[in-house]
Amino acid sequence: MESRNSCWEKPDMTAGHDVKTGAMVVLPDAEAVAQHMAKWLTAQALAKKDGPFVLALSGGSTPRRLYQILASAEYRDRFPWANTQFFFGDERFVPESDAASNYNMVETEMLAYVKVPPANVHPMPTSGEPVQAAAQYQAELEAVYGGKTLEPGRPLFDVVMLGLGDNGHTASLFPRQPVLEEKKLWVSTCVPDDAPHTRLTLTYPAIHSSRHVVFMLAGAGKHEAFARVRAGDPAEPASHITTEGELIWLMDKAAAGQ
Ligand SMILES: O=C(O)[C@H](O)[C@@H](O)[C@H](O)[C@H](O)COP(=O)(O)O
Repeated sequence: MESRNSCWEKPDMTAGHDVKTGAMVVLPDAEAVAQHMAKWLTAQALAKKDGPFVLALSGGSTPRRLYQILASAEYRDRFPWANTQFFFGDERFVPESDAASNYNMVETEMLAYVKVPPANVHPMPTSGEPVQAAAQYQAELEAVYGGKTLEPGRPLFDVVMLGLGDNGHTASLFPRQPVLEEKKLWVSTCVPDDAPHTRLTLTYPAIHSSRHVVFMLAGAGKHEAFARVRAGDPAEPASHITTEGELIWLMDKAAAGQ
């Protein structure tokens, strides 16, 4: 499978804006994927000079190693923690102390070890009514964005990190759920019929408002879902992810089927 590396080394927003045309960066294994992402993300964050670097973190198991690397001695003092606003792409509606909480994972693997101002960390709220929690999170995003309407050419996020589930879900955009039709809200609820927990998730329009969307995949178990999404199978929620910037598939050889 072809891999185009030039736009990865020098992101210039000229790669594809969707899952079919986005750049593919294929590395030997999961460790190389995590190391590459740490390096690239740090470079992107350091390059952001005209405002905060706004990042949407992904959950699941794949990015765990990335978070460990960013908290390691190599990056701890180099990453611009104070100029980065950390949002989450999705969350399970469970207490922050729950092992299923994405915030819990990011906190215990990374945030607990670095000098990040608490005000820069935006866990999705997970108490009360999910619909209200989603609205509250949207208001937090609006405050950082400086507006309530997403403007083309002025992206909400610098980087949105995404993973991919076996059933083609990404963030918490699960198959068959009404959130897939959401055109207006930036944050919504999702109650999957094939996975546990009510979720909060960024919607397609919020993810679209980004400079970069990066899917990180590792392991042969990802290959089938990846192949369906890369082919644009409309039944896969991830197939409908777009960005006004650059979409990148960062994956190991096994996930790429090589
Ligand atoms: O919180 C989550 O679980 C993410 O929202 C989900 O979209 C995840 O990225 C994929 O399910 C892949 O998960 P793995 O990395 O664990 O395979």
